[in-house]
Amino acid sequence: MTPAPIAVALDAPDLDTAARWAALVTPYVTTVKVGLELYLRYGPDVVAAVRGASGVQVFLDLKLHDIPATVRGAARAVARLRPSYLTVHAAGGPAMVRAAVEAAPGTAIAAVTVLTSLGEADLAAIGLEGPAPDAVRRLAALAVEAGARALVCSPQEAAAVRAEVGAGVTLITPGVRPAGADVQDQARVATPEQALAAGADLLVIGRPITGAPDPGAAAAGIAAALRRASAGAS
Ligand SMILES: O=C(O)c1cc(=O)[nH]c(=O)n1[C@@H]1O[C@H](COP(=O)(O)O)[C@@H](O)[C@H]1O
Repeated sequence: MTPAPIAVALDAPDLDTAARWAALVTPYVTTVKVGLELYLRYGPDVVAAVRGASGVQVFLDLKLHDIPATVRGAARAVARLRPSYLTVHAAGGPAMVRAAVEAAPGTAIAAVTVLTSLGEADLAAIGLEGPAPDAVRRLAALAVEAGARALVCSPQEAAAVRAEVGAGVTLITPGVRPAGADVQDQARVATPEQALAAGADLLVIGRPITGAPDPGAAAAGIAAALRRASAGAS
Protein backbone atom coordinates (compact mmCIF):
# COMPACT_ATOMS: atom_id res chain seq x y z
CA MET A 1 0.00 0.00 0.00
CA THR A 2 1.29 3.49 -0.82
CA PRO A 3 2.34 5.32 2.34
CA ALA A 4 0.15 8.30 3.25
CA PRO A 5 1.41 11.91 2.99
CA ILE A 6 1.98 12.21 6.72
CA ALA A 7 5.07 13.39 8.60
CA VAL A 8 5.00 11.84 12.05
CA ALA A 9 6.48 14.27 14.58
CA LEU A 10 8.90 12.18 16.63
CA ASP A 11 8.85 14.47 19.64
CA ALA A 12 10.40 11.92 21.99
CA PRO A 13 12.66 12.53 24.97
CA ASP A 14 15.14 9.82 23.93
CA LEU A 15 16.60 8.25 20.82
CA ASP A 16 15.39 4.71 21.45
CA THR A 17 11.78 5.84 21.69
CA ALA A 18 12.10 7.95 18.55
CA ALA A 19 13.67 5.09 16.57
CA ARG A 20 10.99 2.70 17.82
CA TRP A 21 8.17 5.06 16.80
CA ALA A 22 9.84 5.58 13.39
CA ALA A 23 10.04 1.83 12.79
CA LEU A 24 6.39 1.36 13.81
CA VAL A 25 4.97 4.10 11.55
CA THR A 26 7.18 3.91 8.44
CA PRO A 27 5.12 1.25 6.69
CA TYR A 28 2.20 3.70 6.64
CA VAL A 29 3.67 7.20 6.19
CA THR A 30 6.12 8.89 3.80
CA THR A 31 8.00 10.99 6.34
CA VAL A 32 9.23 11.27 9.91
CA LYS A 33 10.03 14.60 11.56
CA VAL A 34 12.93 15.29 13.89
CA GLY A 35 12.43 18.38 16.00
CA LEU A 36 14.37 20.53 18.40
CA GLU A 37 14.22 18.29 21.46
CA LEU A 38 15.78 15.26 19.75
CA TYR A 39 18.24 17.22 17.63
CA LEU A 40 19.52 19.32 20.51
CA ARG A 41 20.00 16.22 22.64
CA TYR A 42 21.58 13.88 20.09
CA GLY A 43 22.68 15.96 17.10
CA PRO A 44 23.14 14.49 13.62
CA ASP A 45 23.10 10.86 14.86
CA VAL A 46 19.37 11.10 15.35
CA VAL A 47 18.79 11.48 11.61
CA ALA A 48 20.47 8.15 10.81
CA ALA A 49 18.72 6.48 13.74
CA VAL A 50 15.21 7.40 12.60
CA ARG A 51 15.93 6.93 8.92
CA GLY A 52 16.93 3.34 9.65
CA ALA A 53 16.97 1.00 6.70
CA SER A 54 13.51 2.02 5.49
CA GLY A 55 14.54 5.00 3.38
CA VAL A 56 11.71 7.06 4.88
CA GLN A 57 12.03 10.80 4.20
CA VAL A 58 13.42 12.81 7.10
CA PHE A 59 12.02 16.25 7.87
CA LEU A 60 14.45 18.24 10.00
CA ASP A 61 12.43 20.79 11.94
CA LEU A 62 14.94 23.21 13.43
CA LYS A 63 12.90 26.38 12.73
CA LEU A 64 15.99 28.48 12.07
CA HIS A 65 15.49 32.20 12.71
CA ASP A 66 18.54 34.46 12.86
CA ILE A 67 20.53 36.86 10.70
CA PRO A 68 21.16 35.58 7.17
CA ALA A 69 24.85 34.71 7.71
CA THR A 70 24.07 32.64 10.79
CA VAL A 71 21.20 30.80 9.10
CA ARG A 72 23.37 30.18 6.03
CA GLY A 73 25.98 28.51 8.24
CA ALA A 74 23.42 26.49 10.17
CA ALA A 75 21.70 25.27 7.00
CA ARG A 76 25.08 24.36 5.51
CA ALA A 77 25.93 22.42 8.67
CA VAL A 78 22.87 20.17 8.37
CA ALA A 79 22.66 19.97 4.55
CA ARG A 80 25.06 17.01 4.53
CA LEU A 81 22.45 15.00 6.45
CA ARG A 82 20.29 15.26 3.30
CA PRO A 83 16.97 15.95 5.05
CA SER A 84 14.06 16.16 2.63
CA TYR A 85 12.83 19.29 4.41
CA LEU A 86 14.43 21.85 6.72
CA THR A 87 12.31 24.49 8.49
CA VAL A 88 13.11 28.17 8.87
CA HIS A 89 10.81 30.94 10.14
CA ALA A 90 9.50 33.06 7.26
CA ALA A 91 9.45 35.99 9.70
CA GLY A 92 13.25 36.01 9.51
CA GLY A 93 12.74 37.83 6.23
CA PRO A 94 13.56 37.21 2.58
CA ALA A 95 17.36 37.46 2.85
CA MET A 96 17.37 34.89 5.65
CA VAL A 97 15.12 32.46 3.76
CA ARG A 98 17.27 32.85 0.64
CA ALA A 99 20.44 32.17 2.64
CA ALA A 100 18.99 28.83 3.79
CA VAL A 101 17.86 27.97 0.25
CA GLU A 102 21.33 28.65 -1.15
CA ALA A 103 23.12 26.74 1.61
CA ALA A 104 21.05 23.55 1.31
CA PRO A 105 20.34 23.02 -2.39
CA GLY A 106 19.42 19.34 -2.02
CA THR A 107 16.80 20.05 0.65
CA ALA A 108 13.42 21.74 0.36
CA ILE A 109 13.45 24.74 2.66
CA ALA A 110 10.08 24.84 4.42
CA ALA A 111 9.16 28.29 5.68
CA VAL A 112 7.02 28.36 8.80
CA THR A 113 4.43 31.14 8.45
CA VAL A 114 2.47 31.56 11.71
CA LEU A 115 2.78 28.84 14.35
CA THR A 116 -0.36 26.73 14.64
CA SER A 117 -0.28 27.18 18.43
CA LEU A 118 -1.13 30.88 18.07
CA GLY A 119 -4.76 32.02 18.18
CA GLU A 120 -6.09 35.44 17.22
CA ALA A 121 -5.42 36.92 20.70
CA ASP A 122 -1.79 35.71 20.58
CA LEU A 123 -1.34 37.24 17.15
CA ALA A 124 -2.57 40.60 18.40
CA ALA A 125 -0.24 40.32 21.42
CA ILE A 126 2.82 39.84 19.20
CA GLY A 127 1.78 42.65 16.89
CA LEU A 128 0.50 40.59 13.97
CA GLU A 129 -2.86 42.36 13.73
CA GLY A 130 -5.62 41.09 11.53
CA PRO A 131 -6.97 37.63 10.88
CA ALA A 132 -4.40 34.80 10.82
CA PRO A 133 -4.87 34.03 7.11
CA ASP A 134 -3.72 37.55 6.16
CA ALA A 135 -0.41 37.23 8.01
CA VAL A 136 0.04 33.66 6.80
CA ARG A 137 -0.54 34.64 3.15
CA ARG A 138 1.87 37.57 3.39
CA LEU A 139 4.64 35.45 4.94
CA ALA A 140 4.00 32.63 2.47
CA ALA A 141 4.38 34.93 -0.53
CA LEU A 142 7.57 36.45 0.88
CA ALA A 143 9.12 33.02 1.52
CA VAL A 144 8.28 31.60 -1.91
CA GLU A 145 9.63 34.74 -3.56
CA ALA A 146 12.87 34.10 -1.62
CA GLY A 147 13.10 30.53 -2.95
CA ALA A 148 11.33 28.38 -0.34
CA ARG A 149 9.93 25.25 -1.97
CA ALA A 150 7.64 24.37 0.94
CA LEU A 151 5.48 26.26 3.42
CA VAL A 152 4.18 25.39 6.87
CA CYS A 153 0.75 26.73 7.82
CA SER A 154 -2.35 25.48 9.59
CA PRO A 155 -4.90 23.50 7.57
CA GLN A 156 -7.28 26.40 8.16
CA GLU A 157 -5.14 28.59 5.88
CA ALA A 158 -4.05 25.96 3.36
CA ALA A 159 -6.60 26.87 0.68
CA ALA A 160 -5.81 30.61 0.95
CA VAL A 161 -2.08 29.91 0.79
CA ARG A 162 -2.53 27.66 -2.23
CA ALA A 163 -4.46 30.42 -3.98
CA GLU A 164 -1.62 32.83 -3.15
CA VAL A 165 1.38 30.71 -4.21
CA GLY A 166 0.02 28.32 -6.83
CA ALA A 167 0.55 24.63 -7.42
CA GLY A 168 4.32 24.17 -7.37
CA VAL A 169 4.88 24.68 -3.64
CA THR A 170 4.56 21.89 -1.05
CA LEU A 171 2.04 22.83 1.64
CA ILE A 172 2.79 21.26 5.01
CA THR A 173 0.16 21.45 7.74
CA PRO A 174 0.65 20.72 11.44
CA GLY A 175 -2.30 21.43 13.75
CA VAL A 176 -3.99 18.22 12.62
CA ARG A 177 -6.34 16.42 15.00
CA PRO A 178 -8.66 13.52 14.23
CA ALA A 179 -12.27 14.40 15.11
CA GLY A 180 -12.74 14.41 18.87
CA ALA A 181 -9.00 14.26 19.71
CA ASP A 182 -7.54 16.60 22.34
CA VAL A 183 -6.14 19.72 20.65
CA GLN A 184 -3.50 20.15 23.43
CA ASP A 185 -1.40 23.27 22.77
CA GLN A 186 -2.56 23.69 19.17
CA ALA A 187 -4.95 26.56 18.36
CA ARG A 188 -5.66 26.52 14.62
CA VAL A 189 -6.59 22.89 13.91
CA ALA A 190 -8.54 20.71 11.49
CA THR A 191 -9.03 17.01 10.89
CA PRO A 192 -6.75 15.03 8.55
CA GLU A 193 -9.54 14.80 5.97
CA GLN A 194 -10.16 18.57 6.13
CA ALA A 195 -6.42 19.29 5.75
CA LEU A 196 -6.25 17.11 2.66
CA ALA A 197 -9.39 18.67 1.17
CA ALA A 198 -7.91 22.14 1.77
CA GLY A 199 -4.96 21.24 -0.44
CA ALA A 200 -2.27 20.19 2.04
CA ASP A 201 0.47 18.00 0.54
CA LEU A 202 1.95 16.73 3.81
CA LEU A 203 0.20 16.49 7.19
CA VAL A 204 2.37 16.80 10.31
CA ILE A 205 0.87 14.67 13.06
CA GLY A 206 2.59 13.96 16.36
CA ARG A 207 0.84 13.13 19.62
CA PRO A 208 -2.37 11.69 18.12
CA ILE A 209 -0.06 8.96 16.74
CA THR A 210 2.88 8.79 19.15
CA GLY A 211 0.66 9.10 22.23
CA ALA A 212 -1.54 6.20 21.14
CA PRO A 213 -1.08 2.80 22.80
CA ASP A 214 0.00 1.43 19.40
CA PRO A 215 1.55 4.21 17.23
CA GLY A 216 1.74 1.88 14.22
CA ALA A 217 -2.00 1.15 14.40
CA ALA A 218 -2.80 4.85 14.91
CA ALA A 219 -0.75 5.81 11.83
CA ALA A 220 -2.36 3.02 9.81
CA GLY A 221 -5.83 4.20 10.89
CA ILE A 222 -5.25 7.83 9.85
CA ALA A 223 -3.61 6.70 6.59
CA ALA A 224 -6.67 4.56 5.80
CA ALA A 225 -9.02 7.49 6.59
CA LEU A 226 -7.05 9.69 4.19
CA ARG A 227 -7.23 7.04 1.47
CA ARG A 228 -10.99 6.81 1.90
CA ALA A 229 -11.28 10.61 1.77
CA SER A 230 -9.23 10.82 -1.45
CA ALA A 231 -11.18 7.98 -3.05
CA GLY A 232 -14.45 9.73 -2.12
CA ALA A 233 -13.21 13.03 -3.57
CA SER A 234 -12.11 11.60 -6.93
O1 LIG B 1 7.19 23.33 11.84
C1 LIG B 1 6.42 22.53 12.37
O2 LIG B 1 6.48 21.34 12.12
C2 LIG B 1 5.34 23.08 13.22
C3 LIG B 1 4.89 24.34 12.88
C4 LIG B 1 3.73 24.84 13.49
O3 LIG B 1 3.26 25.93 13.17
N1 LIG B 1 3.11 24.07 14.42
C5 LIG B 1 3.57 22.85 14.81
O4 LIG B 1 2.92 22.20 15.64
N2 LIG B 1 4.73 22.36 14.24
C6 LIG B 1 5.28 21.07 14.71
O5 LIG B 1 4.34 20.05 14.39
C7 LIG B 1 4.29 19.07 15.43
C8 LIG B 1 2.87 18.94 15.90
O6 LIG B 1 2.78 17.92 16.84
P1 LIG B 1 1.40 17.49 17.48
O7 LIG B 1 0.73 18.72 18.02
O8 LIG B 1 1.81 16.53 18.56
O9 LIG B 1 0.59 16.85 16.37
C9 LIG B 1 5.29 19.50 16.50
O10 LIG B 1 6.49 18.76 16.30
C10 LIG B 1 5.53 20.98 16.22
O11 LIG B 1 6.86 21.35 16.52
